Amino acid sequence: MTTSFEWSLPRGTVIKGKWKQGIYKVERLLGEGANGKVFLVENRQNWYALKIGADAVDLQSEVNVLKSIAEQKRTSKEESYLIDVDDLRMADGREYPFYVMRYVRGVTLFDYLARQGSEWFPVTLYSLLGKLAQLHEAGWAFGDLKVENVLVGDYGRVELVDYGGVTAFGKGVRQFTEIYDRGYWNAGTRSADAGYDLFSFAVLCLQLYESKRMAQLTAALLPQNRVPEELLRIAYANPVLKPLCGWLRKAMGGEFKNAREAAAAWQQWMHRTGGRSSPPVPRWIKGLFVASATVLATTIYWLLRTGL
Ligand SMILES: Nc1ncnc2c1ncn2[C@@H]1O[C@H](COP(=O)(O)OP(=O)(O)OP(=O)(O)O)[C@@H](O)[C@H]1O
Repeated sequence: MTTSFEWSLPRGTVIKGKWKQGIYKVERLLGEGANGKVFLVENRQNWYALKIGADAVDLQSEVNVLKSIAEQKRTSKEESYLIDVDDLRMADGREYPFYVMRYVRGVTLFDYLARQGSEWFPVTLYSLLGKLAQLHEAGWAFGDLKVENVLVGDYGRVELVDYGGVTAFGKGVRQFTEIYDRGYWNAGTRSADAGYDLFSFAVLCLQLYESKRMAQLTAALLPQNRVPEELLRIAYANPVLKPLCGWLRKAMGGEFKNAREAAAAWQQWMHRTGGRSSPPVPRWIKGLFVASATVLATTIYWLLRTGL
């Protein structure tokens, strides 16, 4: 991924919005991608994430989506995700659009599972299905669902970041990542619907554990041979993913009516396995994980009780 503007903002830089005069102090760069750079900033002792875009049109379409989601959520008690939208004038006179959003304190899904262990896989991914279901119920598909766009906070709670690919149901998904794309795998259209995100979700499960094999597979296959069966073959050979193959097949085949139905099937699988998806562990190692297992069990209980 490259950005079309190569400067950065050092720690302590003060960003002042041209129109609304909001003042944000830069702490550090959180990340960057094709659409811009995201900084951790401080305003009146609160932390926020501030995204500066190189292209006003791209950033504006993200802002429009976030505004529309905020409208639909107005009645919920959840803190708004979109905080401010403005322009920044640089010392050289050039202007860049930016928006400020809630800071998601978390690590990437990949890092989280590497640190906490595969036993957190079922509950974390269940939480992600809940996030998708909420978005779908508001009429949007996430579009560019991938490992990098999912952050995990305490107790396996997930948050989606990068709303650049969010697309109204029925419209064509424009921003996607090939390997996660239903069209790329000849498994359906690029029309935004629940099934589009559920397909990406299934690929995301594979990417977490088999990213190397996935890369080898995509390099080796001719476009006409890219089919979900090839992905399922990889899942079947992996001890964490093997018990999930039935669910993955349905998700890749578009058999779930919506994300709620997919989450219910996932929940059933969690009940059946007691939330375990990792291969058997020697007894002495098990002892080391008692504390972590207690937290995990509490989280599962709480998630299943409160629903998604
Ligand atoms: N609200 C947030 N809280 C914390 N970190 C964030 C937040 N939003 C974005 N980030 C971090 O910044 C990175 C880049 O942000 P984002 O994905 O929105 O940029 P992008 O230019 O649209 O990227 P891409 O090229 O993947 O589309 C994210 O991967 C994430 O690590």
